[in-house]
Amino acid sequence: MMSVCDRIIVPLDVPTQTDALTLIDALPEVSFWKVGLELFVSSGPSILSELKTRQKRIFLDLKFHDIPNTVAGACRSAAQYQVDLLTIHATCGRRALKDAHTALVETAGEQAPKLIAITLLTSLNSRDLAFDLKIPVELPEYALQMALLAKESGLPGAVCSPHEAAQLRSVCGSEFLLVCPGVRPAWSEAGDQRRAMTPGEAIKAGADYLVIGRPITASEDPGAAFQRICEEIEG
Ligand SMILES: O=c1ccn([C@@H]2O[C@H](COP(=O)(O)O)[C@@H](O)[C@H]2O)c(=O)[nH]1
Repeated sequence: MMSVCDRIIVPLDVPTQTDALTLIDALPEVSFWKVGLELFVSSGPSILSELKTRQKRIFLDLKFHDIPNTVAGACRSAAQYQVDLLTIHATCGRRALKDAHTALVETAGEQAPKLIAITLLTSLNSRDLAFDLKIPVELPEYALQMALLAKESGLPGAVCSPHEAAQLRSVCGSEFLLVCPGVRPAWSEAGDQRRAMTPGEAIKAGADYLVIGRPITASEDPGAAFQRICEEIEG
């Protein structure tokens, strides 16, 4: 059975593969790692083989955002890595989401990674949405509409902030996967996250998985920070 700790995904937001391996080996209790743009751009896919060798689950967070033909091609290429989760921006639009999902499933079949859609980056707040992005919709409604677009396009889940998790869970249903970054224990810094909640609150709101980076990886003792978060969720 999956433990609380298995629901925490830790991002490898480091510049080199050597840094990534140091972190992975310092945190043997972490079962699910996220590889994002910084590490993938610097080191390429070999980190994915290292994680596979260690029998870790992998979230490949490359946040595809392009026209339908291009995101479908990117998904066909990503299928070879046999990761567990892969991301695309919902704002690619319906045709791109459908074509990307179809390409992934046709290439990898049963083993296909779950393609999940970014609804609205957790570093953005209502003000950013209205004044900078010029989107005249309340933020919770916008995030919900992006999640519904993903669902209608055949995607099995979405990335959202914990603030929207309860609403998305109730509207999109219990099978729809919700992955929440923007998670901060009360004792940690928010940094650039703008719609954060604590790990316990995010799980109560309906998140399946929490992405928690700097509170763990920038801590003086990452193992102790990870353990403290697990205990706080259990408590
Ligand atoms: O909306 C999003 C989508 C992805 N992320 C990613 O999650 C982690 C969060 O790291 P922290 O150190 O816990 O802030 C990071 O890799 C982001 O690229 C996100 O934060 N928000």
